[in-house]
Amino acid sequence: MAVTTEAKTYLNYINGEWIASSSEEVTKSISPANKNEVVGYVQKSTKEDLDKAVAAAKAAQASWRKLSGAARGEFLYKVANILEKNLDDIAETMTREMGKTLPEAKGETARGVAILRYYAGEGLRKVGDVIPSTDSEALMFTTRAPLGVVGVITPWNFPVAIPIWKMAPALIYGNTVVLKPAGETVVTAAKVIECFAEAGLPSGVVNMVSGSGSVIGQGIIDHPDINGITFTGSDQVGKQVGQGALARGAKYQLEMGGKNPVIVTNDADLDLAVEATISGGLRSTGQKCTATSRVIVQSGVYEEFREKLVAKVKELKIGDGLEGDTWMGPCSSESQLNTVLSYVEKGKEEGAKLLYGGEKVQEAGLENGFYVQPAVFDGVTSEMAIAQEEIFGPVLALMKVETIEEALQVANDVKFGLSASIFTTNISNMLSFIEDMDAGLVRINAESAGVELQAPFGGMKQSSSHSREQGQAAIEFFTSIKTVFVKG
Ligand SMILES: NC(=O)C1=CN([C@@H]2O[C@H](COP(=O)(O)OP(=O)(O)OC[C@H]3O[C@@H](n4cnc5c(N)ncnc54)[C@H](OP(=O)(O)O)[C@@H]3O)[C@@H](O)[C@H]2O)C=CC1
Ligand SMILES: O=C(O)CCC(=O)C(=O)O
Repeated sequence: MAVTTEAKTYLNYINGEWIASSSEEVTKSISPANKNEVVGYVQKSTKEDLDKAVAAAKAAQASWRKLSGAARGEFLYKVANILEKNLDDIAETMTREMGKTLPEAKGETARGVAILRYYAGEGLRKVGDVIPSTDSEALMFTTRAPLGVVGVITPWNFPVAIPIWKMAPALIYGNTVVLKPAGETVVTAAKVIECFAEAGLPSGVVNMVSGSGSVIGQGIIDHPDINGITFTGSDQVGKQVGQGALARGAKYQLEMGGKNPVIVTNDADLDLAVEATISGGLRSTGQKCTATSRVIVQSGVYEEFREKLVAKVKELKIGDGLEGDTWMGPCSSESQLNTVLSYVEKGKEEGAKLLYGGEKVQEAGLENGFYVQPAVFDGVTSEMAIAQEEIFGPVLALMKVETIEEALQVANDVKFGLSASIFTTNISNMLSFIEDMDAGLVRINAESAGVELQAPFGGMKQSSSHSREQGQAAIEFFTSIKTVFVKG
Protein backbone atom coordinates (compact mmCIF):
# COMPACT_ATOMS: atom_id res chain seq x y z
CA MET A 1 0.00 0.00 0.00
CA ALA A 2 1.38 3.43 -0.92
CA VAL A 3 2.21 5.64 2.02
CA THR A 4 1.09 9.15 1.09
CA THR A 5 1.97 11.15 4.19
CA GLU A 6 4.84 11.56 6.60
CA ALA A 7 3.08 9.33 9.13
CA LYS A 8 5.26 6.55 10.49
CA THR A 9 4.66 2.81 10.07
CA TYR A 10 4.36 0.78 13.29
CA LEU A 11 5.44 -2.86 13.39
CA ASN A 12 4.48 -5.93 15.37
CA TYR A 13 6.62 -6.78 18.39
CA ILE A 14 7.50 -10.47 18.38
CA ASN A 15 10.27 -12.24 20.31
CA GLY A 16 11.97 -8.96 21.21
CA GLU A 17 12.00 -7.60 17.66
CA TRP A 18 9.92 -5.10 15.69
CA ILE A 19 8.85 -6.89 12.53
CA ALA A 20 6.46 -6.35 9.64
CA SER A 21 3.55 -8.70 9.06
CA SER A 22 3.95 -11.58 6.63
CA SER A 23 0.99 -10.05 4.75
CA GLU A 24 3.19 -7.08 3.80
CA GLU A 25 0.02 -5.00 4.21
CA VAL A 26 -0.67 -2.05 6.49
CA THR A 27 -3.82 -0.16 7.41
CA LYS A 28 -4.25 3.53 8.25
CA SER A 29 -4.94 4.69 11.77
CA ILE A 30 -6.78 7.98 11.36
CA SER A 31 -7.65 10.77 13.75
CA PRO A 32 -11.34 11.00 14.73
CA ALA A 33 -10.85 14.77 15.08
CA ASN A 34 -10.04 14.95 11.36
CA LYS A 35 -10.47 11.87 9.21
CA ASN A 36 -7.92 13.20 6.71
CA GLU A 37 -5.14 13.06 9.29
CA VAL A 38 -3.19 9.80 9.38
CA VAL A 39 -1.73 9.07 12.82
CA GLY A 40 0.24 6.09 11.57
CA TYR A 41 0.27 2.96 9.45
CA VAL A 42 -0.15 -0.34 11.30
CA GLN A 43 0.33 -4.00 10.44
CA LYS A 44 -2.53 -6.02 9.03
CA SER A 45 -1.26 -9.24 10.54
CA THR A 46 -1.92 -12.87 9.68
CA LYS A 47 -2.42 -16.09 11.58
CA GLU A 48 1.25 -16.86 10.77
CA ASP A 49 2.37 -13.70 12.65
CA LEU A 50 0.21 -14.69 15.61
CA ASP A 51 1.68 -18.21 15.61
CA LYS A 52 5.20 -16.72 15.78
CA ALA A 53 4.21 -14.50 18.70
CA VAL A 54 2.59 -17.36 20.61
CA ALA A 55 5.60 -19.62 19.98
CA ALA A 56 7.92 -16.87 21.31
CA ALA A 57 5.72 -16.34 24.38
CA LYS A 58 5.61 -20.09 25.04
CA ALA A 59 9.39 -20.46 24.73
CA ALA A 60 10.02 -17.49 27.06
CA GLN A 61 7.60 -18.59 29.75
CA ALA A 62 9.70 -21.27 31.45
CA SER A 63 12.57 -18.95 32.35
CA TRP A 64 10.31 -15.93 33.08
CA ARG A 65 8.34 -17.90 35.66
CA LYS A 66 11.59 -19.08 37.29
CA LEU A 67 12.62 -15.50 38.09
CA SER A 68 11.72 -14.31 41.57
CA GLY A 69 8.68 -12.07 41.91
CA ALA A 70 11.05 -9.32 42.98
CA ALA A 71 13.09 -9.66 39.78
CA ARG A 72 9.97 -9.53 37.61
CA GLY A 73 8.87 -6.52 39.65
CA GLU A 74 12.15 -4.74 38.86
CA PHE A 75 11.32 -4.98 35.15
CA LEU A 76 7.85 -3.48 35.78
CA TYR A 77 9.37 -0.59 37.77
CA LYS A 78 11.64 0.10 34.78
CA VAL A 79 8.68 0.05 32.37
CA ALA A 80 6.82 2.47 34.70
CA ASN A 81 9.73 4.92 34.69
CA ILE A 82 10.03 4.81 30.88
CA LEU A 83 6.27 5.28 30.46
CA GLU A 84 6.44 8.26 32.83
CA LYS A 85 9.29 9.77 30.81
CA ASN A 86 7.22 9.36 27.60
CA LEU A 87 3.92 10.41 29.16
CA ASP A 88 3.38 13.56 27.10
CA ASP A 89 4.09 11.90 23.78
CA ILE A 90 1.95 8.84 24.53
CA ALA A 91 -0.96 10.93 25.83
CA GLU A 92 -0.84 13.17 22.76
CA THR A 93 -0.82 10.12 20.50
CA MET A 94 -3.86 8.78 22.36
CA THR A 95 -5.74 12.05 21.88
CA ARG A 96 -4.88 12.14 18.20
CA GLU A 97 -5.78 8.50 17.67
CA MET A 98 -9.04 8.10 19.63
CA GLY A 99 -10.13 11.63 20.49
CA LYS A 100 -10.31 11.93 24.29
CA THR A 101 -9.07 15.27 25.59
CA LEU A 102 -5.38 15.70 26.36
CA PRO A 103 -5.88 16.11 30.15
CA GLU A 104 -7.88 12.87 30.18
CA ALA A 105 -5.22 11.13 28.10
CA LYS A 106 -2.47 12.37 30.44
CA GLY A 107 -4.47 11.20 33.44
CA GLU A 108 -4.90 7.77 31.87
CA THR A 109 -1.20 7.46 31.06
CA ALA A 110 -0.28 8.47 34.61
CA ARG A 111 -2.70 5.79 35.79
CA GLY A 112 -0.79 3.29 33.61
CA VAL A 113 2.42 4.29 35.43
CA ALA A 114 0.75 3.80 38.82
CA ILE A 115 -0.68 0.40 37.82
CA LEU A 116 2.77 -0.80 36.77
CA ARG A 117 4.25 0.29 40.10
CA TYR A 118 1.40 -1.33 42.02
CA TYR A 119 1.95 -4.70 40.31
CA ALA A 120 5.73 -4.39 40.56
CA GLY A 121 5.16 -4.35 44.33
CA GLU A 122 2.95 -7.45 44.06
CA GLY A 123 6.12 -9.41 43.30
CA LEU A 124 6.99 -9.19 47.01
CA ARG A 125 3.57 -10.02 48.46
CA LYS A 126 2.28 -13.36 49.68
CA VAL A 127 0.77 -15.83 47.24
CA GLY A 128 -0.56 -18.51 49.55
CA ASP A 129 -1.76 -19.68 52.97
CA VAL A 130 -0.78 -22.35 55.43
CA ILE A 131 -3.80 -24.56 56.15
CA PRO A 132 -3.85 -26.97 59.12
CA SER A 133 -3.79 -30.59 57.95
CA THR A 134 -5.69 -33.32 59.79
CA ASP A 135 -2.34 -35.12 59.83
CA SER A 136 -0.35 -33.55 62.66
CA GLU A 137 2.95 -34.52 61.02
CA ALA A 138 2.22 -32.90 57.68
CA LEU A 139 2.54 -29.38 56.36
CA MET A 140 -0.21 -28.19 54.05
CA PHE A 141 -0.17 -24.89 52.19
CA THR A 142 -1.23 -23.23 48.97
CA THR A 143 1.00 -21.69 46.35
CA ARG A 144 0.15 -20.35 42.92
CA ALA A 145 1.25 -21.21 39.38
CA PRO A 146 1.02 -18.90 36.36
CA LEU A 147 -1.36 -19.93 33.56
CA GLY A 148 1.38 -19.89 30.89
CA VAL A 149 0.74 -17.77 27.79
CA VAL A 150 -2.01 -15.16 28.18
CA GLY A 151 -3.82 -13.60 25.22
CA VAL A 152 -4.81 -9.99 25.88
CA ILE A 153 -7.60 -8.52 23.71
CA THR A 154 -8.27 -4.85 24.41
CA PRO A 155 -10.63 -2.06 23.30
CA TRP A 156 -9.87 1.45 22.08
CA ASN A 157 -11.48 3.50 24.86
CA PHE A 158 -8.63 3.17 27.40
CA PRO A 159 -5.77 2.26 25.03
CA VAL A 160 -3.05 2.65 27.69
CA ALA A 161 -4.71 1.76 31.00
CA ILE A 162 -6.57 -1.39 29.93
CA PRO A 163 -3.63 -3.17 28.22
CA ILE A 164 -1.48 -2.30 31.24
CA TRP A 165 -4.00 -3.41 33.86
CA LYS A 166 -4.13 -6.76 32.07
CA MET A 167 -0.44 -7.19 31.14
CA ALA A 168 1.13 -6.01 34.42
CA PRO A 169 -0.57 -8.62 36.65
CA ALA A 170 -0.14 -11.31 33.97
CA LEU A 171 3.60 -10.65 33.97
CA ILE A 172 4.20 -10.26 37.68
CA TYR A 173 2.63 -13.65 38.38
CA GLY A 174 4.91 -15.33 35.81
CA ASN A 175 2.89 -15.43 32.60
CA THR A 176 4.05 -14.25 29.19
CA VAL A 177 1.69 -12.26 26.97
CA VAL A 178 0.49 -11.71 23.42
CA LEU A 179 -1.40 -8.43 23.08
CA LYS A 180 -3.93 -7.76 20.32
CA PRO A 181 -4.85 -4.09 20.64
CA ALA A 182 -8.03 -2.59 19.18
CA GLY A 183 -7.73 -1.62 15.52
CA GLU A 184 -8.47 2.06 16.25
CA THR A 185 -5.57 2.51 18.69
CA VAL A 186 -2.63 0.43 17.49
CA VAL A 187 -0.20 3.38 17.37
CA THR A 188 -0.85 4.19 21.04
CA ALA A 189 -0.47 0.51 21.94
CA ALA A 190 2.80 0.29 20.00
CA LYS A 191 4.17 3.24 21.98
CA VAL A 192 3.26 1.48 25.22
CA ILE A 193 4.98 -1.70 24.03
CA GLU A 194 8.06 0.39 23.14
CA CYS A 195 8.34 1.09 26.89
CA PHE A 196 8.39 -2.64 27.66
CA ALA A 197 11.00 -3.15 24.91
CA GLU A 198 13.21 -0.33 26.24
CA ALA A 199 13.01 -1.80 29.76
CA GLY A 200 14.80 -4.88 28.45
CA LEU A 201 12.32 -7.62 29.30
CA PRO A 202 13.63 -10.96 28.01
CA SER A 203 12.66 -11.67 24.38
CA GLY A 204 9.25 -13.27 23.97
CA VAL A 205 7.88 -12.23 27.38
CA VAL A 206 5.75 -9.47 25.82
CA ASN A 207 4.52 -9.60 22.22
CA MET A 208 2.11 -7.43 20.25
CA VAL A 209 0.33 -8.38 17.04
CA SER A 210 -2.05 -5.91 15.41
CA GLY A 211 -4.75 -6.91 12.97
CA SER A 212 -8.44 -7.53 12.66
CA GLY A 213 -10.59 -8.97 15.42
CA SER A 214 -11.80 -11.71 13.13
CA VAL A 215 -8.25 -12.93 12.31
CA ILE A 216 -5.98 -12.09 15.26
CA GLY A 217 -8.68 -11.89 17.97
CA GLN A 218 -10.29 -15.12 16.76
CA GLY A 219 -6.81 -16.63 16.39
CA ILE A 220 -6.17 -15.95 20.09
CA ILE A 221 -9.50 -17.54 21.02
CA ASP A 222 -8.67 -20.68 19.05
CA HIS A 223 -4.93 -21.00 19.69
CA PRO A 224 -4.08 -24.26 21.49
CA ASP A 225 -0.95 -22.73 23.10
CA ILE A 226 -2.75 -19.79 24.70
CA ASN A 227 -3.74 -20.85 28.20
CA GLY A 228 -5.78 -17.84 29.30
CA ILE A 229 -7.58 -14.95 27.56
CA THR A 230 -8.42 -11.62 29.14
CA PHE A 231 -10.85 -9.45 27.17
CA THR A 232 -12.53 -6.04 27.47
CA GLY A 233 -14.98 -4.89 24.82
CA SER A 234 -18.47 -5.47 23.54
CA ASP A 235 -21.01 -7.83 24.92
CA GLN A 236 -21.25 -9.68 21.63
CA VAL A 237 -17.53 -10.33 21.08
CA GLY A 238 -17.05 -11.07 24.79
CA LYS A 239 -19.53 -13.92 24.59
CA GLN A 240 -17.69 -15.31 21.54
CA VAL A 241 -14.41 -15.18 23.47
CA GLY A 242 -15.97 -17.00 26.44
CA GLN A 243 -17.59 -19.71 24.33
CA GLY A 244 -14.45 -20.31 22.26
CA ALA A 245 -12.19 -20.46 25.30
CA LEU A 246 -14.54 -22.79 27.16
CA ALA A 247 -14.74 -25.12 24.15
CA ARG A 248 -10.99 -25.76 24.29
CA GLY A 249 -10.62 -25.58 28.06
CA ALA A 250 -8.76 -22.26 28.30
CA LYS A 251 -9.32 -19.88 31.20
CA TYR A 252 -11.05 -16.62 30.30
CA GLN A 253 -12.01 -13.31 31.81
CA LEU A 254 -14.47 -10.88 30.21
CA GLU A 255 -15.29 -7.25 30.95
CA MET A 256 -18.11 -6.07 28.76
CA GLY A 257 -20.88 -3.53 28.67
CA GLY A 258 -22.72 -1.34 31.11
CA LYS A 259 -25.96 0.65 31.23
CA ASN A 260 -25.07 2.49 34.35
CA PRO A 261 -27.62 4.46 36.37
CA VAL A 262 -27.30 7.44 38.64
CA ILE A 263 -30.15 7.90 41.12
CA VAL A 264 -30.91 11.41 42.35
CA THR A 265 -33.20 11.54 45.38
CA ASN A 266 -35.34 14.40 46.70
CA ASP A 267 -32.78 15.16 49.43
CA ALA A 268 -29.71 15.18 47.13
CA ASP A 269 -27.25 18.04 46.67
CA LEU A 270 -28.48 18.86 43.16
CA ASP A 271 -25.47 20.87 42.01
CA LEU A 272 -23.17 18.02 42.96
CA ALA A 273 -25.47 15.52 41.22
CA VAL A 274 -25.56 17.62 38.04
CA GLU A 275 -21.75 17.93 37.94
CA ALA A 276 -21.29 14.20 38.51
CA THR A 277 -23.91 13.23 35.93
CA ILE A 278 -22.17 15.34 33.32
CA SER A 279 -18.71 14.13 34.23
CA GLY A 280 -19.79 10.48 34.57
CA GLY A 281 -21.93 10.50 31.44
CA LEU A 282 -20.09 12.73 28.99
CA ARG A 283 -16.36 12.68 29.78
CA SER A 284 -14.47 10.70 27.15
CA THR A 285 -17.54 11.40 24.96
CA GLY A 286 -19.49 8.83 26.99
CA GLN A 287 -17.18 6.05 25.81
CA LYS A 288 -16.53 4.30 29.11
CA CYS A 289 -18.07 1.03 30.19
CA THR A 290 -18.70 2.78 33.53
CA ALA A 291 -20.30 5.88 31.95
CA THR A 292 -23.62 7.11 33.34
CA SER A 293 -26.36 6.64 30.78
CA ARG A 294 -29.61 6.49 32.80
CA VAL A 295 -30.43 9.36 35.15
CA ILE A 296 -33.21 8.26 37.52
CA VAL A 297 -34.57 11.25 39.39
CA GLN A 298 -37.20 11.44 42.16
CA SER A 299 -40.24 13.51 41.24
CA GLY A 300 -39.75 16.15 43.95
CA VAL A 301 -36.58 17.49 42.28
CA TYR A 302 -37.06 16.24 38.72
CA GLU A 303 -37.88 19.56 37.03
CA GLU A 304 -35.22 21.53 38.91
CA PHE A 305 -32.55 18.89 38.22
CA ARG A 306 -33.52 18.69 34.53
CA GLU A 307 -33.26 22.45 34.12
CA LYS A 308 -29.85 22.66 35.80
CA LEU A 309 -28.55 19.67 33.82
CA VAL A 310 -29.58 20.95 30.40
CA ALA A 311 -28.23 24.43 31.14
CA LYS A 312 -24.80 22.98 32.02
CA VAL A 313 -24.72 20.53 29.10
CA LYS A 314 -25.34 23.43 26.69
CA GLU A 315 -22.19 25.13 27.99
CA LEU A 316 -19.84 22.22 27.19
CA LYS A 317 -17.23 23.08 24.60
CA ILE A 318 -16.86 20.43 21.90
CA GLY A 319 -13.70 20.33 19.83
CA ASP A 320 -10.34 18.76 19.09
CA GLY A 321 -9.05 17.14 22.29
CA LEU A 322 -5.64 18.74 21.71
CA GLU A 323 -7.12 22.25 22.13
CA GLY A 324 -6.85 23.60 25.67
CA ASP A 325 -10.46 24.78 25.95
CA THR A 326 -12.10 21.58 24.70
CA TRP A 327 -14.28 19.78 27.24
CA MET A 328 -15.48 16.94 24.98
CA GLY A 329 -13.72 15.49 21.96
CA PRO A 330 -15.14 13.50 19.02
CA CYS A 331 -16.49 9.95 18.99
CA SER A 332 -13.60 7.55 18.42
CA SER A 333 -14.68 6.47 14.93
CA GLU A 334 -17.27 7.03 12.25
CA SER A 335 -19.03 3.83 13.26
CA GLN A 336 -19.28 5.03 16.90
CA LEU A 337 -20.68 8.35 15.66
CA ASN A 338 -23.25 6.53 13.52
CA THR A 339 -24.22 4.30 16.45
CA VAL A 340 -24.87 7.38 18.60
CA LEU A 341 -26.88 9.11 15.86
CA SER A 342 -28.97 5.99 15.28
CA TYR A 343 -29.78 5.67 19.01
CA VAL A 344 -30.83 9.32 19.07
CA GLU A 345 -33.27 8.60 16.20
CA LYS A 346 -34.49 5.46 17.94
CA GLY A 347 -35.11 7.40 21.16
CA LYS A 348 -37.23 9.95 19.29
CA GLU A 349 -39.16 7.21 17.48
CA GLU A 350 -39.86 5.45 20.78
CA GLY A 351 -41.46 8.61 22.17
CA ALA A 352 -38.72 10.06 24.39
CA LYS A 353 -38.38 13.85 24.16
CA LEU A 354 -34.99 15.12 22.99
CA LEU A 355 -34.33 18.17 25.17
CA TYR A 356 -30.95 19.02 23.67
CA GLY A 357 -28.23 17.88 21.25
CA GLY A 358 -27.87 14.58 19.46
CA GLU A 359 -26.80 16.05 16.12
CA LYS A 360 -23.56 15.73 14.21
CA VAL A 361 -21.55 18.91 14.76
CA GLN A 362 -21.31 20.86 11.48
CA GLU A 363 -19.29 23.80 12.82
CA ALA A 364 -16.49 25.07 10.57
CA GLY A 365 -13.23 23.35 11.45
CA LEU A 366 -14.96 20.30 12.93
CA GLU A 367 -16.71 19.02 9.81
CA ASN A 368 -14.06 16.38 9.05
CA GLY A 369 -14.25 14.89 12.55
CA PHE A 370 -16.69 12.49 14.21
CA TYR A 371 -18.21 15.09 16.51
CA VAL A 372 -21.67 14.84 18.02
CA GLN A 373 -23.48 17.17 20.41
CA PRO A 374 -24.17 15.61 23.81
CA ALA A 375 -27.82 14.56 23.95
CA VAL A 376 -30.31 14.74 26.83
CA PHE A 377 -33.60 12.83 26.59
CA ASP A 378 -36.61 13.44 28.83
CA GLY A 379 -39.49 11.08 29.65
CA VAL A 380 -37.52 7.87 29.08
CA THR A 381 -39.10 4.63 30.25
CA SER A 382 -37.53 1.26 30.91
CA GLU A 383 -38.81 -0.58 27.84
CA MET A 384 -37.12 1.87 25.41
CA ALA A 385 -33.91 0.78 23.65
CA ILE A 386 -32.14 3.93 24.90
CA ALA A 387 -32.86 2.72 28.45
CA GLN A 388 -31.69 -0.84 27.82
CA GLU A 389 -28.82 -0.98 25.32
CA GLU A 390 -25.25 0.24 25.74
CA ILE A 391 -24.90 3.27 23.43
CA PHE A 392 -21.27 4.09 24.31
CA GLY A 393 -21.69 7.76 23.49
CA PRO A 394 -22.74 11.07 25.06
CA VAL A 395 -26.45 10.35 25.57
CA LEU A 396 -28.24 10.87 28.89
CA ALA A 397 -31.72 9.41 29.46
CA LEU A 398 -33.79 11.09 32.19
CA MET A 399 -36.29 8.83 33.98
CA LYS A 400 -38.77 10.06 36.62
CA VAL A 401 -39.63 7.94 39.70
CA GLU A 402 -41.63 8.51 42.88
CA THR A 403 -39.81 6.49 45.54
CA ILE A 404 -36.37 5.04 46.31
CA GLU A 405 -37.88 1.55 45.89
CA GLU A 406 -39.06 2.45 42.40
CA ALA A 407 -35.67 4.04 41.63
CA LEU A 408 -33.88 0.82 42.54
CA GLN A 409 -36.35 -1.31 40.60
CA VAL A 410 -35.77 0.83 37.46
CA ALA A 411 -32.00 0.93 38.06
CA ASN A 412 -31.87 -2.88 38.18
CA ASP A 413 -34.17 -3.39 35.19
CA VAL A 414 -31.38 -4.00 32.62
CA LYS A 415 -29.21 -6.98 31.68
CA PHE A 416 -26.02 -5.19 32.77
CA GLY A 417 -24.67 -4.55 36.27
CA LEU A 418 -21.30 -2.80 36.06
CA SER A 419 -21.42 0.45 38.03
CA ALA A 420 -24.08 2.66 39.63
CA SER A 421 -24.24 5.75 41.77
CA ILE A 422 -26.69 7.56 44.01
CA PHE A 423 -26.87 11.17 45.14
CA THR A 424 -28.57 11.41 48.53
CA THR A 425 -27.98 12.79 51.99
CA ASN A 426 -30.22 10.19 53.61
CA ILE A 427 -28.44 7.28 55.30
CA SER A 428 -31.26 4.81 54.81
CA ASN A 429 -31.35 5.58 51.05
CA MET A 430 -27.59 4.93 50.98
CA LEU A 431 -27.98 1.62 52.80
CA SER A 432 -30.84 0.45 50.54
CA PHE A 433 -28.72 1.32 47.50
CA ILE A 434 -25.65 -0.55 48.77
CA GLU A 435 -27.79 -3.58 49.62
CA ASP A 436 -30.15 -3.75 46.64
CA MET A 437 -28.25 -2.32 43.65
CA ASP A 438 -27.07 -5.15 41.38
CA ALA A 439 -23.72 -3.69 40.26
CA GLY A 440 -20.08 -4.59 40.81
CA LEU A 441 -19.19 -0.98 41.64
CA VAL A 442 -21.60 1.15 43.70
CA ARG A 443 -20.73 4.76 44.48
CA ILE A 444 -22.43 7.17 46.87
CA ASN A 445 -22.33 10.90 46.08
CA ALA A 446 -19.75 10.24 43.36
CA GLU A 447 -20.02 9.68 39.61
CA SER A 448 -20.49 6.17 38.18
CA ALA A 449 -17.15 6.21 36.29
CA GLY A 450 -13.78 6.20 38.01
CA VAL A 451 -12.04 3.01 38.89
CA GLU A 452 -9.24 2.83 41.47
CA LEU A 453 -6.38 0.57 40.45
CA GLN A 454 -5.95 -1.02 43.89
CA ALA A 455 -9.60 -2.11 44.18
CA PRO A 456 -11.39 -5.01 42.44
CA PHE A 457 -13.22 -4.01 39.27
CA GLY A 458 -15.88 -5.98 37.39
CA GLY A 459 -19.58 -6.33 36.89
CA MET A 460 -22.57 -8.39 37.88
CA LYS A 461 -25.12 -9.94 35.51
CA GLN A 462 -24.04 -9.74 31.84
CA SER A 463 -21.35 -7.09 32.38
CA SER A 464 -18.59 -9.58 33.05
CA SER A 465 -17.68 -13.22 33.38
CA HIS A 466 -18.19 -12.68 37.14
CA SER A 467 -14.47 -12.40 37.70
CA ARG A 468 -12.71 -9.25 38.89
CA GLU A 469 -9.74 -7.36 37.52
CA GLN A 470 -7.26 -4.98 39.19
CA GLY A 471 -6.04 -4.74 42.77
CA GLN A 472 -5.18 -8.05 44.40
CA ALA A 473 -8.24 -9.63 42.76
CA ALA A 474 -6.17 -9.97 39.57
CA ILE A 475 -4.23 -12.89 41.06
CA GLU A 476 -7.36 -15.04 40.86
CA PHE A 477 -7.42 -14.93 37.07
CA PHE A 478 -3.72 -14.88 36.25
CA THR A 479 -2.75 -17.84 38.45
CA SER A 480 -4.02 -21.26 39.45
CA ILE A 481 -3.98 -22.32 43.09
CA LYS A 482 -1.85 -25.36 43.87
CA THR A 483 -2.49 -27.10 47.20
CA VAL A 484 0.67 -28.66 48.59
CA PHE A 485 0.78 -31.47 51.15
CA VAL A 486 4.22 -32.32 52.58
CA LYS A 487 4.95 -35.24 54.86
CA GLY A 488 8.50 -35.75 56.09
N1 LIG B 1 -16.75 -2.46 27.98
C1 LIG B 1 -15.95 -1.66 27.33
O1 LIG B 1 -15.05 -1.09 27.90
C2 LIG B 1 -16.11 -1.48 25.88
C3 LIG B 1 -17.31 -1.70 25.26
N2 LIG B 1 -17.43 -1.52 23.94
C4 LIG B 1 -18.75 -1.72 23.32
O2 LIG B 1 -18.58 -2.37 22.09
C5 LIG B 1 -19.14 -1.62 21.02
C6 LIG B 1 -18.33 -1.84 19.77
O3 LIG B 1 -16.99 -1.46 19.98
P1 LIG B 1 -15.84 -2.33 19.33
O4 LIG B 1 -14.57 -1.65 19.36
O5 LIG B 1 -16.32 -2.79 18.00
O6 LIG B 1 -15.77 -3.55 20.38
P2 LIG B 1 -15.29 -5.02 20.13
O7 LIG B 1 -15.82 -5.88 21.20
O8 LIG B 1 -15.56 -5.38 18.72
O9 LIG B 1 -13.70 -4.88 20.24
C7 LIG B 1 -12.93 -5.15 21.39
C8 LIG B 1 -11.70 -5.95 21.00
O10 LIG B 1 -12.09 -7.23 20.51
C9 LIG B 1 -11.54 -7.43 19.20
N3 LIG B 1 -12.40 -8.29 18.41
C10 LIG B 1 -13.33 -7.94 17.49
N4 LIG B 1 -13.90 -9.04 16.95
C11 LIG B 1 -13.32 -10.10 17.53
C12 LIG B 1 -13.47 -11.51 17.39
N5 LIG B 1 -14.34 -12.05 16.54
N6 LIG B 1 -12.73 -12.31 18.16
C13 LIG B 1 -11.85 -11.80 19.04
N7 LIG B 1 -11.63 -10.48 19.20
C14 LIG B 1 -12.36 -9.64 18.46
C15 LIG B 1 -11.40 -6.03 18.65
O11 LIG B 1 -10.53 -6.00 17.56
P3 LIG B 1 -10.72 -4.90 16.40
O12 LIG B 1 -10.59 -3.57 17.05
O13 LIG B 1 -9.61 -5.20 15.48
O14 LIG B 1 -12.08 -5.13 15.82
C16 LIG B 1 -10.88 -5.29 19.88
O15 LIG B 1 -9.52 -5.56 20.07
C17 LIG B 1 -19.14 -0.20 21.56
O16 LIG B 1 -20.08 0.58 20.93
C18 LIG B 1 -19.45 -0.43 23.01
O17 LIG B 1 -20.83 -0.60 23.18
C19 LIG B 1 -16.35 -1.14 23.18
C20 LIG B 1 -15.13 -0.90 23.73
C21 LIG B 1 -14.93 -1.03 25.15
O1 LIG C 1 -14.17 4.21 34.63
C1 LIG C 1 -13.01 3.85 34.46
O2 LIG C 1 -12.06 4.46 34.92
C2 LIG C 1 -12.70 2.59 33.70
C3 LIG C 1 -13.73 2.29 32.67
C4 LIG C 1 -13.45 1.05 31.92
O3 LIG C 1 -12.87 0.13 32.42
C5 LIG C 1 -13.89 0.93 30.53
O4 LIG C 1 -14.57 1.81 30.04
O5 LIG C 1 -13.54 -0.09 29.91
